[in-house]
Amino acid sequence: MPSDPFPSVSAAATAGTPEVTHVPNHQTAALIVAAGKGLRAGGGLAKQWRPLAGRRVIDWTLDAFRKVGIDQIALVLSPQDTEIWQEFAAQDDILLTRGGATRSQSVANGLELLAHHDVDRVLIHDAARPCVSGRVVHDVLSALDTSLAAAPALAVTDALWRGADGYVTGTQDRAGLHAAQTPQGFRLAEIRAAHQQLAANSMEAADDVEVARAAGIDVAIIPGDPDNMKITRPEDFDRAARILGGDMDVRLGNGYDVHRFGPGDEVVLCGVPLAHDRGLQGHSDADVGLHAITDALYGALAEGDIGRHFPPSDPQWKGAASDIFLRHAADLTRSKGYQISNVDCTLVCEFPKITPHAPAMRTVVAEILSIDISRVSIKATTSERLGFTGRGEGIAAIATACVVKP
Ligand SMILES: Nc1ccn([C@@H]2O[C@H](COP(=O)(O)OP(=O)(O)OP(=O)(O)O)[C@@H](O)[C@H]2O)c(=O)n1
Ligand SMILES: C[C@](O)(CO)[C@H](O)COP(=O)(O)O
Repeated sequence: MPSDPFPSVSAAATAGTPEVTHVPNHQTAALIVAAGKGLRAGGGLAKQWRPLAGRRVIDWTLDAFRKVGIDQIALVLSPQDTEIWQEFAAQDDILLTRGGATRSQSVANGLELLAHHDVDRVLIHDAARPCVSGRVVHDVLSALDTSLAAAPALAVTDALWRGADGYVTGTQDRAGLHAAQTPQGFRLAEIRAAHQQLAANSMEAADDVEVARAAGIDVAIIPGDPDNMKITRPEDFDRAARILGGDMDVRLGNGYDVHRFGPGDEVVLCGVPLAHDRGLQGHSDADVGLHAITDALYGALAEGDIGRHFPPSDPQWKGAASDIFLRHAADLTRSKGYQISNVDCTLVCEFPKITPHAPAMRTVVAEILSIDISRVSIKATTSERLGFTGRGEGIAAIATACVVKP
């Protein structure tokens, strides 16, 4: 952590594989405000850091902009979020700055940051809108070619009432009313000046369109998307998860492996060496647990099994540490666009006793897979002295893996 806990961080822009490629003539930044407390959403942790459909809200939001090939992302964080700051400071395509007490102040800080970079257009977006589509981002960007400012909105279709104390006290004509969404797109110099004017007048605004209009900037309305909801209340998480989960590809795989006992004084199980009166025989280190988990991942990807990727006939794998195999399966999983959601492995043996070593095994497997330890389960059972495991002739392992492509 630098001495100033919240300096602005700059790095080269990179982008993931675009789904909808925008080829801009202008340098465009996405300014994502994530410095709010999310009080209405409850739950302790601010909503942008909470899990949603297998990832955090913020991860969905950032990816939505990366996928359309935005040149630069500026992220505005609360001064309290020091660990989060460190995480994002390590990401090459993200600039960071601290937020203010209100959304407008957070946006203003982000605009000041961008003013020191080669950016002339900005899309200002709520971190709390993780379901924004490539279509909406693209349409706002395109509208900026012909308008000074543009923002998505939905025409109000429900009847509108005024109410007090639980009773309707009046009605409101809905003609011409719109529900505002983000991203709201502007020329950087103009929206920056507009925010400076707002601050100079000690004013507040609900959104940046209001700021722009106060400065005399005309804003074009772009068709919004009902799915581009802002997570505001606790129940909004379920709706957002349903929206994001719609295209989610969830896959399960299983793996099973057996190695027989032979001479030796140690076995390696799930990456942890355990003293034992015999060893396990195999071409590699015979880590039956890692082999089962590896096969479960290959199975989830329909990529055959460990023998296909690491043939036993190949002398280079003789005595190999089995983390090589599992790392390969994990890399293959990610290269195909999947995230490892969780793995569960059961070792079947009478001896050695596994339970005391299960925490160490979980730690090793979590490290190899680069996932949180809470997503790794290692457990054991005997086979009641029945069969080859019961007679102490060998150890079996069975594993399940779940991978998810958002
Ligand atoms: N001081 C603030 C307040 C809000 N925001 C961001 O502005 C977006 C929209 O604001 P809102 O939904 O009102 O978020 P919160 O202020 O966090 O919510 P609440 O009012 O329930 O506390 C969110 O992404 C939020 O993180 C911000 O960056 N800085
Ligand atoms: C900017 C905004 O998302 C537009 O709808 C909204 O105004 C911000 O949220 P808040 O609930 O008004 O703070």
